[in-house]
Parts: sequence; structure tokens; C-alpha cells
Amino acid sequence: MARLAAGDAGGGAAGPRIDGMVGDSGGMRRLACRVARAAGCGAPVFLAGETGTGKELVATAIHRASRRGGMPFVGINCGAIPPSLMQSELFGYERGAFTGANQRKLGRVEMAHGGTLFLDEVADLPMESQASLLRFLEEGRIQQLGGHESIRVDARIVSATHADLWRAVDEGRFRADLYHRLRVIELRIPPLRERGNDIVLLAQHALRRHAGEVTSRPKGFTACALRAMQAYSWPGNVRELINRVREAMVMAEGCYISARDLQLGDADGDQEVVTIDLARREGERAAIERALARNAHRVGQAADELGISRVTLYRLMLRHGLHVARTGTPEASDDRPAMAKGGGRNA
Ligand SMILES: Nc1ncnc2c1ncn2[C@@H]1O[C@H](COP(=O)(O)OP(=O)(O)OP(=O)(O)O)[C@@H](O)[C@H]1O
Repeated sequence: MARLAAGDAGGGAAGPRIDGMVGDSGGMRRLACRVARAAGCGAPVFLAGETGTGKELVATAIHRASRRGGMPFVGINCGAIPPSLMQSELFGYERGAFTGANQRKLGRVEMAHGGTLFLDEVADLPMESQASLLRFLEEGRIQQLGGHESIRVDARIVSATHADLWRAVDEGRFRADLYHRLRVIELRIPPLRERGNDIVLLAQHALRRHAGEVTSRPKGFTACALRAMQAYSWPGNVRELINRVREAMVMAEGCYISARDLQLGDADGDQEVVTIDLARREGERAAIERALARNAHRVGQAADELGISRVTLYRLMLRHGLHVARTGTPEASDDRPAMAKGGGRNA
């Protein structure tokens, strides 16, 4: 189960991380810090992020790291329950509330008493349930279907959606008052394409984790496969990456998974063999190049984003043959190197 931990997140320097989540990029480290802070308070948390980015893992991590960690974590996917059943699913019903209600049934909110209620795909919550949820958030009380008394429940709400919740408000499908109540703390989970070398770490993690599913486990990835993975946009994020690696493990013809095995193209030279060490160095170099490009070659800012010190970044740039050339223009101060590639793959 996910919990917060301090330590190494897959090959980098020590720092906060979310246990159970592979990732060492600046974005994931920043998220880990925010998750730790969010866990320390009792306010509602809203998780925004594309599908497959790990929202459920983050919700679990917040729960585990909070004072409610030993109590129930109850999840519900609001998009998977028929709207007509949502009210009874969330708030339960009294015996005799409707035909067939032979005994009292607890709803998910009450099940989460003392713990955390995770409302996944909250944008799909029907209007009637939105009103009842708002009442719960304001008063800490619920009413069962067919019940006459209101029941006091102490549950923390963590909600998530991959959709644009504000748009749902704009279109009149989601109450603005509930929107603000749910978003007291908002955590944005970065899409996989913004996580640099995490893509390689996650692919290697999937290879290890699912080794038991195949008779002969591939030894690793070809260089082209690693490049193709880093160039791809991953619309299905981590879930898509894991599934592609699992499929490639079964289908791969050689000892190393190629870009073609991952259905990510058919690049020349895909037979090239890659050791873990080489893969790490390639990933590291790509992450540095990307951070520098994204930060207009400001080394200090790029270092912050990568979660390392400026000195370490200079050292790594030197190792990878990424030179800092001063041009003498005011913009090109120490902090704005013109980058030149050199040194080849083993630099
Ligand atoms: N950083 C990570 N490290 C390891 N596994 C991860 C990571 N992020 C996500 N996963 C895995 O990817 C899959 C999708 O994660 P999860 O269900 O938490 O995403 P989600 O954002 O809630 O998706 P959806 O919006 O579709 O509900 C799960 O199998 C999860 O274990």
C-alpha cells in the first residue's frame, strides 16, 4: 500500500517520495512534498490529472500518511454507478425504504467513518447526490434513504477527476458551491510525458514487476525503444506504459524489447543492446536536455525542476558533454548556457 517515505525514488538523490509510486522527476518530487502536507491536515483534497496518472495511488497515499491511516479507505467510482443507484450507494438506506429493502444498508460515506472517502470521477456525480454531499461537507451529517434521523459521520473527502470540473460547473452539470468545497487543497498530478526519465524508470519497474507472467523475461530495452518511449506522448499515461510493456514482454522476439515490440515505431538500429547503466545515462541526459530547454537554459531553474542542486546539474552536464558556452550577451549570463552536444553516448 502507498505511504509517504523519505528516500530514493528510483536511482536519484534522496528526497520525499510517495511510497508505491515510481518516479524521481522534479514534478513527482514536488507532488510528494504537497502530498505530505495535505496528509497532515483534514481538509478535502481534489486530485486533478489525466487518466492513468496515478490519482488513486495518491489518494491512498494521503490516507495512509494521515492520522486516519489505520481506519477505512473507501473508494467509489462515480462514473461506474448508475445515477439512479448513486444516492443509496453513497448514503445507504433504511429497512423498508423501497420494495426489496429488507434490511438496513450502510452507504459508502458511513463505511468511511473515521477514515477517508475517495470519490473518483467526481464530475459524474448526479445532481441529487451533489446536494447530499454538500450537506455532508457542511454539517458532517448524512441521511439514509427512507431514514428520518441524520447521522453524524466523520470522513475525510478526497475527490478526483480526469475531466475539467470547472467546465462541468460552467455547463450547469456540477454545483459551483460543491466545486469550491471539494477543492480546498488541489493537487495536480503531472502527465507522464512531463516526467522525463521517470518513463524509463517506470518501464524498468514494469519489466521487473511482471516478470512472473512470462516464461522468459526480456533482459531490457533497446536504445531505440528507450528513445521511442521518451518521445511518445502517452495519452493513457502510466497505465498505458505498464500495459504496453506487459504486452511487449509476451510478444518480444529478441532478448531485448524493441520500439516495434512496444508498437512505438520501427526505427533503424533497433537491434542495439542496452544495459541498465546505459539506459540510466541516456534517460538522465534526456531529462537534463529537456529541463534546460523548458527553462530557456537557465541552469538554476532547470536544477530546481530536476530536484537537484545547481552544482550537481553542472557536474552532470559536464559528464554528458552538454557544454556551457558564454556568449557575452546580458541574457547569456552564467545561468543561460548555450548548449552544445558532445561526447557521444558514453560521455
Ligand atoms: N508512479 C507510479 N508508479 C507505479 N505505478 C503507477 C504509478 N502511477 C500509476 N501507477 C499504476 O498505473 C495504473 C493507473 O493508476 P491509477 O488507477 O492510480 O490512475 P488514475 O489516475 O486514478 O486513473 P483513472 O483516472 O483512469 O481512474 C495503476 O496500475 C497504478 O498502480
